[in-house]
Amino acid sequence: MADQYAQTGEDSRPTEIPALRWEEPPEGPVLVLLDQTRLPAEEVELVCTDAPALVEAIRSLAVRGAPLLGIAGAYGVALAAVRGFDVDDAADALAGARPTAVNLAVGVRRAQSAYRAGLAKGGDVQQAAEAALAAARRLHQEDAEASGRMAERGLALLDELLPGGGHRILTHCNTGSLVSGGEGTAFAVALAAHRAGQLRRLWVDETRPLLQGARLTAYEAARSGMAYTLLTDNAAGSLFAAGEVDAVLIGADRIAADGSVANKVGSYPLAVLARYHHVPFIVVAPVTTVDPDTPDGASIEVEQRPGHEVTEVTAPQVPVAGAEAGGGVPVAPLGTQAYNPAFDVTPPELVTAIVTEEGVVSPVTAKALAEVCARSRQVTTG
Ligand SMILES: CSC[C@H]1O[C@H](OP(=O)(O)O)[C@H](O)[C@@H]1O
Repeated sequence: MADQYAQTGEDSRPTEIPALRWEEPPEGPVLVLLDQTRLPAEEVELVCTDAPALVEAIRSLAVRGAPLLGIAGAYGVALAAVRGFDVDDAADALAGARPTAVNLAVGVRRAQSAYRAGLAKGGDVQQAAEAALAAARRLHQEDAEASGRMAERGLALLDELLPGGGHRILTHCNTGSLVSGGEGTAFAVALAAHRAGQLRRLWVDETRPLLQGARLTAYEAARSGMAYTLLTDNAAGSLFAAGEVDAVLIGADRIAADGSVANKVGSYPLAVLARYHHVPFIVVAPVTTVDPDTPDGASIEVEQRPGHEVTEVTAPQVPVAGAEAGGGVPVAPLGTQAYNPAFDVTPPELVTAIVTEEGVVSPVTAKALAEVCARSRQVTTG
């Protein structure tokens, strides 16, 4: 069945999409973001000159995805420092912009620590600001390198679990260049399989309600030339039942010390389907996403988002009279309340493997996870 939905990428533009960049125009340093809420219809850039603007961009998902949030948060601290704003206030606001992706706080605190260390060493605020910026650039580069190593390790794992190639991979949400300093996490593995001639098809969950799969993963897949097919989230079960899924590849926003995985809502049902159908369920995430201070899945704060994201479909530039706060087109009766968790948590026993840049954890145990993370650099201080 996989081949009858043949949709191969037709876009020859570079696969890697710079989701953010630091610039230093004459009027002062800025952080330039590719506004992901406008994709795929428009490639619009947001120019952030201070932390409050970046906090709003994070909350609206103009910039998103755990590793990229860490990088953006670190640059946000540097932006506050070089522009003479209160660094601690900026760091606190940025770290609290979204609660689930641990990378955000890790990136923010890393730049904040560098700033404080710069002052402690007797530097002036400009030198301390430069130290914060250097920390952000280092995190950016480390994440790009981690992305490449995760892709290699993930491809090797697919070869081990599914000898013979021709993989039909299902993925959820978006985990490519738009969440990373490099080519991403789970999507980077699919891209590596494609480049190695081992990807038969990427099944792309649309990922309601914000449609990161339909809008962003399809956009990235098209640019890569890989064969991909979009599906509604509730169609995934029938694909498993038809024997059309060889493995699930997803990202993560926070991995607890016991190996519980918080990821975009809809990930947990895929883990249950994968277990029932004896399909590998593989999480791909850098060690900066593992949080040793969160003991288990129940301890992970799951972000609850506004109900209008569920009750409306967003139709930019089409203001609708009577629409709720979101300004989208209502698909439910006005006043309908909605349950809208941004993430869910998959227990470690349903995870076949966690692929990090430092190694593959399988089976997933707290001990094995701690050993892999111990091999990584000190990611909080850099
Ligand atoms: C590998 S990080 C990507 C991760 O982040 C997404 O969440 P959001 O779009 O809300 O930032 C989703 O959980 C992805 O798996």
